[in-house]
Amino acid sequence: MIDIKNIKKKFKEKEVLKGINFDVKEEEKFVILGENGAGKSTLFYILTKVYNPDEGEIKIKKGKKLLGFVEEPQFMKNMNAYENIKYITSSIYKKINKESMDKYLKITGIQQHAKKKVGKYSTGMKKRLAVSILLLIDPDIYIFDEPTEGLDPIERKNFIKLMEDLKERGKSIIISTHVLSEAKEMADRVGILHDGKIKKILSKDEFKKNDEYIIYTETQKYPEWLEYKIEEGKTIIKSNNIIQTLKKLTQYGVRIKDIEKNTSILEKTFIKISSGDGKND
Ligand SMILES: Nc1ncnc2c1ncn2[C@@H]1O[C@H](COP(=O)(O)OP(=O)(O)OP(=O)(O)O)[C@@H](O)[C@H]1O
Repeated sequence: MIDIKNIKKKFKEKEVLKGINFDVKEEEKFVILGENGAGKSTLFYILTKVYNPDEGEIKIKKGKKLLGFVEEPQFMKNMNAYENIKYITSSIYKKINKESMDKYLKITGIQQHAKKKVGKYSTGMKKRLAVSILLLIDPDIYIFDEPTEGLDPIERKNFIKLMEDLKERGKSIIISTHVLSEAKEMADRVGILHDGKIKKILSKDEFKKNDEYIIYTETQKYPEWLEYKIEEGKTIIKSNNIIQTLKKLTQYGVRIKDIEKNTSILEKTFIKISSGDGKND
């Protein structure tokens, strides 16, 4: 659906993006994970055509549309949500009825505040209004810059569900975050952005299947079916369903004293890359 090739961007002498490469398919959620200042917003400003890149190109499948807001759109503080939607979409829609606006305001849970002036909205509410507008316009490629920032846990959960729904409708979704657990929860693939490059791309298969746990047991005698290794005296097991595995181990006679989640592959890779220890592409 979208192919990003060798994007470079400098601000004066500062090279912020040094050659970004990745593609996003239909029905795919691609998360850009990077620490603060890694260049996520710069990349998104380029994707949404606010900035031009110095080099590189963005190829979008013919006839497909990309849309997203980096930070929030410029809402009018003295207007309510309906008036803002009409104002922001005026170049696309000549007329827009209240029912269609309500439909999307409802999905993001902001409808009950729709008559309030947007100047009185919290960050989370403004984010949800921005998402309502995106849903209303319904592009093929959605861009979400740090979308869960300022959302409470329920709003966050709803947002993650919404991403899944968009994916099921065949959309391509590009999301940025600096929160590792969210990348893991939302992504089909994660691209780790560091030092102006996507240093590594990991797929869900790679980072979800490899859930590892450290188990503390009375003896280190285990059944043959258990996938395990012993590192520094600790037994590390792999499991996709830890409750089931623990139950089976107990039935086998292993006495488990404690259990702890091992650092995930995604976490290990992110820490390694962010600490400057990652390989260059
Ligand atoms: N318009 C600009 N002029 C000069 N430097 C800029 C400009 N925009 C961004 N930068 C610099 O580029 C670097 C990357 O910034 P960017 O906002 O893209 O990072 P980010 O990954 O989105 O960070 P955060 O998660 O903190 O928003 C920073 O060092 C920033 O100071």
